[in-house]
Amino acid sequence: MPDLQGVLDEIAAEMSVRTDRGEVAAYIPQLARIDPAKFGIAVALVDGRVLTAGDAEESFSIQSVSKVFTLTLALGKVGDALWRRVGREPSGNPFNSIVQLEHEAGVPRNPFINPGAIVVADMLLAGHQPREAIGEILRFVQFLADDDGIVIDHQVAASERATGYRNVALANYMKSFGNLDHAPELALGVYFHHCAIAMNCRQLALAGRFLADRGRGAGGHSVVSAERARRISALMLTCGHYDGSGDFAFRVGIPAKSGVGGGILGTVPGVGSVAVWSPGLNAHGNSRLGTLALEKLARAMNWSVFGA
Ligand SMILES: NC(=O)CC[C@H](N)C(=O)O
Repeated sequence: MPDLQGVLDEIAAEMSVRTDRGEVAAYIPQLARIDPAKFGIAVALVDGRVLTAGDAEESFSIQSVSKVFTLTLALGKVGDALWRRVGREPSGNPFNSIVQLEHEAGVPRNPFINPGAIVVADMLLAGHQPREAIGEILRFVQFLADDDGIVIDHQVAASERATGYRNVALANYMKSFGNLDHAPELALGVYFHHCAIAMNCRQLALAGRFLADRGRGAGGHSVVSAERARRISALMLTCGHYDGSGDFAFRVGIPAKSGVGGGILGTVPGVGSVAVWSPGLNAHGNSRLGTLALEKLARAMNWSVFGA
């Protein structure tokens, strides 16, 4: 295989000088303060090696990338019954859109748009206090990455809670259809906190490694079955970038999940996982340079799941 470290170094060097960086998310005030000049990338190979370049050791808000981990945890708890309350189709709409919920009985199209992730958060509550569910999610992510140092940025969570009017609307709307078991504010408390998990690229790549390694996590333990890892990856490919998912598959060709903090977690089945971070976003709320970096990486390494 081509010299992966050399490819990562070259990509990081190019990305650090580009000026077309996109816009940092401003609707969550704490995220608006992040330096758009940052760029980090990390690859966790299934053979155990981790390679990084750029600001790969600097923590950022993983935001919607966390939806991969909450979906995985919820599937472990409720199994395929989850799909009675959340669909598996791309929405073709922005991540915070409400329009389809009215015609589709309050059942969100998929677990990666905000309403889908709020339903998943509601499942993780399972009659407990939000604090317990949040603690369980954090411990699960720490376990996946084999790293106890991962924390929640409570300032980001508070910032989103104070301004998350759309998410409040989505939760209340779904509650009116009977698709939340708990009070909307409880499900939202879980949701805002898991979105506020802070990780660096190295930790994020390690946490996602189970997707590339037939369900085996960074610590070598089996996290999920190989089939479940495949299915979660399929949803990442079709829904992981919202209404930009088709374009991402076209350009990059690997299953991946984005977040408005500028992070993207991708998986190359049988090879490894990759995490990239560049805070500036494109019009769909996906990292602009993060996407470009993954496009270049996948091309240089022949990593598209659609063939070399
Ligand atoms: N796309 C995202 O990362 C959105 C997550 C963010 N916490 C929100 O609910 O708006």
